Amino acid sequence: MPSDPAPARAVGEHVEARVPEVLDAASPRARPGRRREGGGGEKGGGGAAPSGTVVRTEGLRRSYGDARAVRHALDGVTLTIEAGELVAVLGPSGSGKSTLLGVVGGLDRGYEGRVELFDRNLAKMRDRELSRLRCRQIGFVFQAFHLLGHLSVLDNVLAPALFDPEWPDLRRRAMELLDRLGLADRAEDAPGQLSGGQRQRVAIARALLQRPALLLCDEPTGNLDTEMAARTIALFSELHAEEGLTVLAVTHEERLAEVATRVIRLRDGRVEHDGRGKQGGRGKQGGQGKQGGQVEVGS
Ligand SMILES: Nc1ncnc2c1ncn2[C@@H]1O[C@H](COP(=O)(O)OP(=O)(O)OP(=O)(O)O)[C@@H](O)[C@H]1O
Repeated sequence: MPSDPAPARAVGEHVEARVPEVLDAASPRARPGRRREGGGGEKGGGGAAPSGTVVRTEGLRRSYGDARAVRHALDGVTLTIEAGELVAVLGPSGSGKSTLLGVVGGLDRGYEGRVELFDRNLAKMRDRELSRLRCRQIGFVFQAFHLLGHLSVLDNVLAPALFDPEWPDLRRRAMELLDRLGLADRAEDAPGQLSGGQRQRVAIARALLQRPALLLCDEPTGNLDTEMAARTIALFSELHAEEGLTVLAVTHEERLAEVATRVIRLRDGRVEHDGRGKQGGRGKQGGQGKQGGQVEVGS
């Protein structure tokens, strides 16, 4: 285990000047025990199982280009994701997977159709409200890690919690997450000293720090070797079981799809398949593709 990590104030001095960047990059700023907005249930391990609808899309379309050459990255996607589902989103390159994450995470508002997050219509939310919802409820793991090079690994994980009064608990959780991701002995290192896969795991720990209601991941195991991919997938699966974490993960990783409760496959911006994963489903499934059964993975 590393030596005692820097106190909050020391991290604050480093991070303060870059707060918007830090918060944009990473941060579900919900506190353990805080009731989720919109029916997501209680946060925190050992609490009541989460319930309610986390994401609902109806006729979701996202288009690029102009009238002469329009391309629909998403073309009429209708689905409902209930709290506690672990959803793997598969599909060939260009099928709309990352676009779906961007819209569902409230990062891309240039869509048509209806999108609800925690039972709230995204189109009706002001930027400030949306940004608050994002910070409190959603953890993002992007393909780019957005780590701050001048902070240690541990401080990167803690950065989104800078103003959170639960700091001591979160520091313990940060170390626990790093440990579970095989990085406890690197907590004091700078991100520049880590491999791509290690940095990816730091970004994952950061996204999970404040127990988001919804974790959105774009290829979360894309840079990991076989053992670390397995360990990361196991962590998602464990947090899903322990904390009722809802996960929507774009992946090409067969094993991630194997621990999923549900697998959605996109093709050409449409839902080609929406069915139970091998671990079974918890909520109702609202895709317009084939339903039920186990799916073949790999595209
Ligand atoms: N900003 C953009 N401008 C124009 N076209 C875009 C933009 N973003 C995405 N697209 C197009 O939308 C389609 C879906 O892209 P998206 O990145 O969602 O696919 P993907 O399934 O995530 O692909 P990959 O597996 O390769 O990451 C692609 O045809 C892509 O070229």
